[in-house]
Order: sequence, then C-alpha cells, then structure tokens
Amino acid sequence: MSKIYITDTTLRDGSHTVSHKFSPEDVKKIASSLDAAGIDIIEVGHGDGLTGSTINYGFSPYNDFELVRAAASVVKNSKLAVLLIPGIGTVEDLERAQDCGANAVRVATHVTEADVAAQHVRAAKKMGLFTVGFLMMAHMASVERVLEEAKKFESYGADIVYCTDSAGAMLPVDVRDKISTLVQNLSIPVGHHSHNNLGLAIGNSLAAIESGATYIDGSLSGLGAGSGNTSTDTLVAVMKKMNYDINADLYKTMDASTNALIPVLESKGLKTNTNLDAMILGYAGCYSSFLLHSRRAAERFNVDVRDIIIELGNRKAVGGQEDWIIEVASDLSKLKNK
Ligand SMILES: C[C@H](O)CC(=O)C(=O)O
Ligand SMILES: [Mn+2]
Repeated sequence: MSKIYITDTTLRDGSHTVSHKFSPEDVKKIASSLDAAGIDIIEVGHGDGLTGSTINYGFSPYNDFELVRAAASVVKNSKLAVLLIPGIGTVEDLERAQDCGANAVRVATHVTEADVAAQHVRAAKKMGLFTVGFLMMAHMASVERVLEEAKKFESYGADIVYCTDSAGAMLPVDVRDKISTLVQNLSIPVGHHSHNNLGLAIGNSLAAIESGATYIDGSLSGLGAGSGNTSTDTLVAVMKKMNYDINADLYKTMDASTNALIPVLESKGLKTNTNLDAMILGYAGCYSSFLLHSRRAAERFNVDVRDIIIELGNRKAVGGQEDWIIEVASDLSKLKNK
C-alpha cells in the first residue's frame, strides 16, 4: 500500500466557519498541535486564499502574511501551505508568503480553467515551492474534462493535482471514476478534498484512497465551509484501522482538536458536536453504551479513557460485561504506576 499524506486545512477552509477571524495566536496554537501530531501539510490563510480578505469574500482582521508568519514560527516538521486563486492572489503575494515561511502552495482554479494557473504554477516551481494544482468544483465536469485539466497542471510542472469536491456534491462512484482515471493517466500523485454536505466526506475520502489518491485533505473536527471537510481526526482513525501507512499520530491528532481547536472556537462563542471518545468506540469496536462508564472509570483511576475503550475492544467485551470497565481501568492504572 502506498503512503498516504494528509493536508489539514483547519486554518484555511476552516477559516470560513469563523468568518476569517483566526488570530495569529489561534494559528500558533492549532498549527503547533498539528505539527506535533505529524500532519504532513498545514494550510493557513483566508478561506478564499491569499489576499482573499475583501468585500467580496469577507474581511479578516488579520492579513494572510501575519498568519503565515505565526504558523512558521511554530511549525517544525510539516510543510506550510497557502492557497492561491489566480485573480484573487498574485505571484507577488506568493513571494511574500514564501518570505513569511510558506513552502507549499495550492494553486486553485475552477475545474475547467486550469489555463489561468500556468504562470502561477511555473512561478511557484521556480521559487522552489511544493506546488499543488487544485481543481475546484470537480463534480461539474466529466471524467474526460477533469483529466484534460489535470494534465494541464501536470504540464505546467505541478507536483500533485487535486480533484476537489468543493460543493460536497460527489458520490463515492463519482470520486472513484475521476480519481482512478487521473491516477491511471497522470505521472504525478493525485489528491482529493471533500466537503461533508451529503454526509459523504469520509466515505468519499476512502473511495479516493482506494482508487489510488495518495494525498487527502481533512480539517480538525471537520471544520470547513458548508457542512465542513473530512474530519482529520476521523480520517486518521480510519486510516490507522485500515493499516495505511501515514505519518500522523492518532491521539495527538485528537488532542489537536480537543486541546487546541475546540478552546479556540469556544473563545469565539462557537461549538462543535465533535465526540472523539465516541469515535474511539468505533476505532476499537467497543459497545457504544460503555462510553459513560468508561469516562467515569478514567477519572477514578486517572487513566486515558481512550486506552480503556481500546482495551475493552481488544478483550472483545460485549453488553452485560460492564464490570470489565473497572477491571480494565484498574489494570491500566497499575501498568501506568509500575
Ligand atoms: C476557495 C475554496 O474554498 C477552495 C476550497 O477549499 C474548495 O473549493 O473546496
Ligand atoms: Mn474546500
């Protein structure tokens, strides 16, 4: 199985959800957690890309360059990306973003208009940036047309090309058709970016991976435009469960949501209905009604509730065996204090 690389777009697509009001401090908190979690690429900036802060797309109190600089001050291992939509941002903006610490760019165009990105992709490559061609609204074009446009990005020198479901309108069968055609006919890697408007983001991401995509987007707790993006947290859990080779660490990715993103959202009066302990029930194959008792046992024995749930899954506990929860928590506590 090929290695799968994850791009997290909490700080760019997720920016739509906070009306482009992530501050440099918010960016530092979230980007450092994503970096610590082993996320391969962290995208930062206005939701509509570099210099998107306008009357058309919504003003941000912070400019993209401040945000990139804030992320660059904490990111040690991940690539740091910006999104550039030719016509909104310019090559000069990209140079400035690079000066602030960006080392990757996603050049985004409508799915039938890759032509407008030729000079931006060539300039980005010349600047030594990791360069992604990002074909938006991919549901609107036929498989053949998506391939034709993707080939343009390849010919301009892009390192990867994305088939982007901007409207969250694609069904798994559409994702399979488009991604497998790109994979079979391009010599550069293929990526996919989902939106969850039909509740299909994780399923479509998996369909993309099973069709040969090796770059997948997510965002913490699924934060993003519309119903949000593929949740990076869930994506990492599912990929680990399926034994895919990824760099991200499951607990640290969850912690990035719980300890970085959620407090930032709460500070802005926003809430998510993320329930990551429940996600671990699915990861571990543990009975859903065990969650409440597991949380209580975690507190009582001062152990991580996720470890309890995973161990209950390993021991194949079923309904009626709730007493095992205490036993597992006690065993984990003894191991911890050994
Ligand atoms: C500018 C858009 O928000 C880019 C994107 O994430 C998408 O098309 O989806
Ligand atoms: Mn998007």
